[in-house]
Amino acid sequence: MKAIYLTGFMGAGKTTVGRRLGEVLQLPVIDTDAYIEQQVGKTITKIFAEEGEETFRAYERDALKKLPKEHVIITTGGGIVIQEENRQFMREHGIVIYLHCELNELFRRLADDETRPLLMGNKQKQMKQLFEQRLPFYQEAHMTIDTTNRTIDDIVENIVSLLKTPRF
Ligand SMILES: Nc1ncnc2c1ncn2[C@@H]1O[C@H](COP(=O)(O)OP(=O)(O)O)[C@@H](O)[C@H]1O
Ligand SMILES: O=C(O)C1=C[C@@H](OP(=O)(O)O)[C@@H](O)[C@H](O)C1
Ligand SMILES: [Mg+2]
Repeated sequence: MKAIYLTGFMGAGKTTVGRRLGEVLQLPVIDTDAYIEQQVGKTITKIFAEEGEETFRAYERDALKKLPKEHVIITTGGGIVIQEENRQFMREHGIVIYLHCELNELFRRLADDETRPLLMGNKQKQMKQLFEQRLPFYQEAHMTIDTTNRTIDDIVENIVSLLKTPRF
């Protein structure tokens, strides 16, 4: 089975849904952010602060290439889709699932979060801008799941049933 890549904006639930999906499908789950943190030996926040976003994006691109491409769920960071190379790579090597979520719910989910360096400052304005810029990239996925107002279990069940359809 090809890799399953979960994409979507910060707060869409990629990390959380991926973990649960891994339990249900009995597949290993690798989170690109966690992998980078472990390889570099620093938190994402520290990497952004000390090495900058460009270096982080290079780590992210390299991680994507190095990680397994079969029998695995890869939960990505929200910005992985910025690089066309990454979008192409994921589409070629796996099934790309975009976890969509309405902005107002993303605001609520991330209201108290301090771990996402790109959202420091005017959080809602930053989120709206980034969200609109990235939406067309997320929409290049093989399939989209709307997570707005839905529980993790409901989303996971939806993904499992979509994966059973003949197309995949
Ligand atoms: N479907 C959901 N309903 C409510 N809260 C959610 C849902 N999915 C994720 N969350 C919450 O939103 C926050 C961000 O989730 P996370 O899995 O880290 O998202 P991502 O990896 O896409 O940035 C966490 O606090 C998580 O518990
Ligand atoms: O959207 C982004 O550019 C980012 C999303 C984060 O991951 P999550 O989407 O899991 O929050 C993390 O990779 C980093 O803070 C940058
Ligand atoms: Mg995450």
